[in-house]
Amino acid sequence: MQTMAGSEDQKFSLQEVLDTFKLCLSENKEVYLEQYVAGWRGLVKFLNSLGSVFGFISKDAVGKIQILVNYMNGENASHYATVQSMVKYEVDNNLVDVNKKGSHPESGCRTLLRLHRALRWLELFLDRLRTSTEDSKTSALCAEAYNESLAQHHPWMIRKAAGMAFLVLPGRQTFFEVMNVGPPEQVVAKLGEALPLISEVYQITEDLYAQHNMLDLP
Ligand SMILES: CCCCCCCCCCCCC/C=C/[C@@H](O)[C@H](COP(=O)(O)O)NC(=O)CCCCCCCCCCCCCCC
Repeated sequence: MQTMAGSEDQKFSLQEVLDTFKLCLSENKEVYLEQYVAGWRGLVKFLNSLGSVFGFISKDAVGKIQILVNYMNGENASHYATVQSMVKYEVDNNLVDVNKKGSHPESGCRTLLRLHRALRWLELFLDRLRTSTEDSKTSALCAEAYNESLAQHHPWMIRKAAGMAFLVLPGRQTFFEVMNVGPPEQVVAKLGEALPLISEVYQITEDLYAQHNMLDLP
């Protein structure tokens, strides 16, 4: 029973992640941190189901999720309801290291920025998956998406390690199966549904960070 529940807990469904990103946006287009973090949790589940080669990636993501969760549950929780309120609170109170790491190396703002950049990778990767053909190589799609986004923020060592991990990604068919959505046409449709939502969340966050000159936080 225990193990059944455990494996159930690990089960990924693209639908679930799609739903959390849908719930991310408030009526006035603020990004709820709780749903944002939940979306990442779902993605990490998926990554974990692909095998231990991706452990170093999911570990980094989990660490960053945890930093945000700690703020969300901490004494200033009320300021960590949305990305907008977090940015305002941390900026107004000088809680962000702007040029180089100093007394706030793990601010919510810089931590979320890392996930935000990864969200761009996800957007590019999912779009490539959506438009891919049966003989497309997931590793190539993933590497292209990575090179266009996250890689530009990563040092050589990380790029190297990421590139090696991509090589062992399962093929397109297996990949689609793990998504738990149904036959390939349905996966493609689901991706088409999910992408605009992910893009919107990405763009709103991007604009907010740009307004505050925070796209390069150390
Ligand atoms: C589909 C599987 C491939 C997943 C590949 C994701 C992109 C590769 C990321 C490589 C990150 C390597 C780990 C280390 C990262 C850090 O150095 C670096 C900088 O952090 P720092 O400033 O605190 O030092 N961290 C980051 O850039 C954050 C990375 C967060 C990556 C989260 C990736 C989650 C992937 C979820 C895959 C889900 C696919 C879903 C398809 C339906």
